[in-house]
Amino acid sequence: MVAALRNVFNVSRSPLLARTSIRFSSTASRQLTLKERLAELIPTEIEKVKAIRAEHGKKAFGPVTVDQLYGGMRGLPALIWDGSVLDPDEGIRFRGKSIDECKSLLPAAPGGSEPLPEGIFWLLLTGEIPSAEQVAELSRDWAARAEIPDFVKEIIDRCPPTLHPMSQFSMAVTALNHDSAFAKAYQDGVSKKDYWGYTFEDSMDLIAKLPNIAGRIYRNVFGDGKLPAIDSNKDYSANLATLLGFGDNQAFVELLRLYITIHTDHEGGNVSAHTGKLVGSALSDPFLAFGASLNGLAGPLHGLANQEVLLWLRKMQSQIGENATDDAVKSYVWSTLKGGQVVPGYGHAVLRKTDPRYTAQREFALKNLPDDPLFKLVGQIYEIVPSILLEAGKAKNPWPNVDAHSGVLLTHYGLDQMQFYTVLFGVSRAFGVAAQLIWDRALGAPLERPKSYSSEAIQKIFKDKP
Ligand SMILES: CC(=O)SCCNC(=O)CCNC(=O)[C@H](O)C(C)(C)COP(=O)(O)OP(=O)(O)OC[C@H]1O[C@@H](n2cnc3c(N)ncnc32)[C@H](O)[C@@H]1OP(=O)(O)O
Ligand SMILES: O=C([O-])CC(=O)C(=O)O
Repeated sequence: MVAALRNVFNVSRSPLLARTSIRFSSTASRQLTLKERLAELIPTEIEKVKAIRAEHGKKAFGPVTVDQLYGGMRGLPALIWDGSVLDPDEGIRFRGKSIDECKSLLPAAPGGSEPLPEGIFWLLLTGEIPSAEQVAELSRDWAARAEIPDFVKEIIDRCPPTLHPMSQFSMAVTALNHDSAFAKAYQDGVSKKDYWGYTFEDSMDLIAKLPNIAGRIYRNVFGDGKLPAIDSNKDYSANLATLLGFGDNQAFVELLRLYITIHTDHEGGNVSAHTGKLVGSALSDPFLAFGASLNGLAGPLHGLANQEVLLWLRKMQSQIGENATDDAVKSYVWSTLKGGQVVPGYGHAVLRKTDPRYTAQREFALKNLPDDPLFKLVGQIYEIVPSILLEAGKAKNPWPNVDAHSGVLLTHYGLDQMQFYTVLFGVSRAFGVAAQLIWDRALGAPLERPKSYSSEAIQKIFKDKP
């Protein structure tokens, strides 16, 4: 204990820690800040990785097939990602904890029941469940860092409202690189062993500034451009809800807490997470790395699918009416497939069962909006689509993913501008990408540079082999 406190004291005097809002209490019971706890964990983790590599480093992980090179690298073990691991049948576990466990273990807001996203960020980074006090400290720290530079406001304000919110989002996040602590420290010749501290500071700034960026885009594109101020006494989701104009609706605020928590991380191979890690491996700072993540998240087979689900549902309603029969829904689904399109919100590159993030959102809907007509349609589709996808015979997973449900919940509370939905997904995904960027810099992860082959090279390699 004494050693730990001495360690904390030494660490906290480092200039690296100067920008965190550490509050020193006169009592000995003061709890560690996130950065202090990380500083304690990093040396142990470095030793753990050394030991794993010494013991298992030369062991094969299984064969690589040519199909995997052509097939989007499905199932290829290729990345280290500590925040979460995805099981095809069970779904995501954040640092070993299922969504249900996170819901019951992570601190909720006073009077609320959904987990605070501040808590999952702590969990993703440390593998530990934070106390309510540590989570409250993170809320205060993020609120204190939330302001965005004037030139970033101008960039957003100059975007035509016809520019997709995700393009605006990625531009604004990229521009935050102007004030990157990591980029500056690198130019100043900082030592490799200190990279993680600057990456931590940038990551905290990144997450903290996202509500102001998202809120500004939303108000510019869909409202009157006026934005309320961040309240330093409110948690992250309550502030984001206020910036979007829904702060007085407690049910919406609770939804946002759940929404951000469950969208944070989905192991490392998904497009947004892997992109962030890849770009970060060039020592691009967290703003550049996460800007790149957002461009991947903006694709319709990935994060944009939540927008696509709502568009598809609305189009269905306009064609077959609001209380359509099962038969009418079935023929609409078939017409989508026969038109060479995908059914948005269904299927997954890894999952082979219903996404537990879908289930968590369904449980929220059953509790808060059981009679919502669009929620009922989502339930009706759940009964219809999987058997059609199975009959069509292509999709390896006929079950719904997270995007099949999220838009319906947001629509219920009046956030019905579906082009904005992926921005909220992006706010959340920053947590998972940032957590891994910090660890990658702490553990000295190298530049990513896998080997590629041309089709001609593959033909030559296997020419005389059976
Ligand atoms: C947060 C997220 O990113 S969750 C995913 C969000 N995306 C969507 O919901 C879009 C709809 N779903 C899909 O397009 C796919 O299921 C993906 C992109 C998620 C996964 O892709 P894959 O791993 O390639 O899936 P899979 O191996 O099952 O694909 C095999 C075939 O089934 C098709 N298929 C898969 N899912 C669907 C679907 N929902 N509707 C129609 N066809 C589908 C694929 O397009 C592919 O067709 P092809 O052989 O003509 O190229
Ligand atoms: O895991 C994936 O490939 C896609 C996904 O669900 C996510 O990134 O949340």
